Amino acid sequence: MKDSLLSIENLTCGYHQQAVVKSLSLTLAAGEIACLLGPSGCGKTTTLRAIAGLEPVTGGSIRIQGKLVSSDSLQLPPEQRGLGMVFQEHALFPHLTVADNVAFGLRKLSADEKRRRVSECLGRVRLQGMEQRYPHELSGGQQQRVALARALAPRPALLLLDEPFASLDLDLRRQLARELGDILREENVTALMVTHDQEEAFALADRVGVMQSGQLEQWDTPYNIYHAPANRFVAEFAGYGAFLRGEVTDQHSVRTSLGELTGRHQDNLAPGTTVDVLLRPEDIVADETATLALPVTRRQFTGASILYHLRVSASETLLCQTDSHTNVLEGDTLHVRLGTKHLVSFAINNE
Ligand SMILES: Nc1ncnc2c1ncn2[C@@H]1O[C@H](COP(=O)(O)OP(=O)(O)OP(=O)(O)O)[C@@H](O)[C@H]1O
Repeated sequence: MKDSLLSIENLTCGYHQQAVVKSLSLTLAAGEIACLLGPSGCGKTTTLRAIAGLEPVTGGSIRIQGKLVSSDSLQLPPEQRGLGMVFQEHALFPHLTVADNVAFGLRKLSADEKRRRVSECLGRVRLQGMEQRYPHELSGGQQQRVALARALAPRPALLLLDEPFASLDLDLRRQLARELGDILREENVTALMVTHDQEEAFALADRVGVMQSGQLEQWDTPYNIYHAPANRFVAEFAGYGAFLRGEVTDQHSVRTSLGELTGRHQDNLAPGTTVDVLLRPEDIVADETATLALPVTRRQFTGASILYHLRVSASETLLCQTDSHTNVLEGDTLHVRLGTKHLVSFAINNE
């Protein structure tokens, strides 16, 4: 694609003749922010390392700004790819000051330009005044900000981030992830980030990739990953949800033990097909006037909201999220109605 800043086609790579990333394809447009999500060991870091030029490729190709940088016969060195990188461990130079760390990739600039860019980047990450400190005089969060400023300083075409905030506590991580989005957009940088945190990915990214066993299961907007998952794995991986068994009655409905669910089917499913319908917590609406009352088997209070686990049958449990004023206890019943807007159903293989 002409506008793609990053274009990966059928990428295959791995270790010791074993493919860890299998025929992965994706494109990222200039200025977009993307996150790769997936269970531990699915190949996220390996994908990033291949893009960075740190791992050889056994099949497929990687192009950055239209230029071929990796194939089975080519591996352009990392420093010739126009990349910035921020990894989990801070990897700052301990013997250099904050300013010198940030200036590290700016050798081609004059002293004046260098000072200006260092000051601009430290301003972006809100570390003005820290120029003369050494890394050991900074908190973990501040060190990661310096690492980000250093990666941004040479204005890379593409920034790769591998769980940059994983070593920080949750509050700080979420705060930095929020700021990161603003910083990347202000700098107009294209970025691909690996994270374990689905909420972080949804809040930050224009595009999310969900990987499983070396394969990219879906590459899509956060909205579609959540509301139109390509398969059951993505549905289960991306957010809370539960499945209710049913039978397709027509193009717009499924019959379940709790009544008819209506909405548009994602796929063409023939009437009579046995399906599992995905129900997100917001599809189940607490409503005192509803006739359907389900026993609460578990109640997770988070402060702002409550997530109720509701028993439908011995094998089926639904989830319902309410504001935290709905104070129904475990063992009691919660009155709910089904509020599906669209149907996400997966056919069951009846063997
Ligand atoms: N240097 C290596 N040598 C051999 N195998 C490796 C090497 N690095 C990673 N692997 C294996 O490749 C697979 C993918 O690893 P990778 O680090 O890409 O996964 P990941 O999705 O980033 O995992 P995590 O979320 O735990 O960081 C794993 O099975 C891992 O054990």
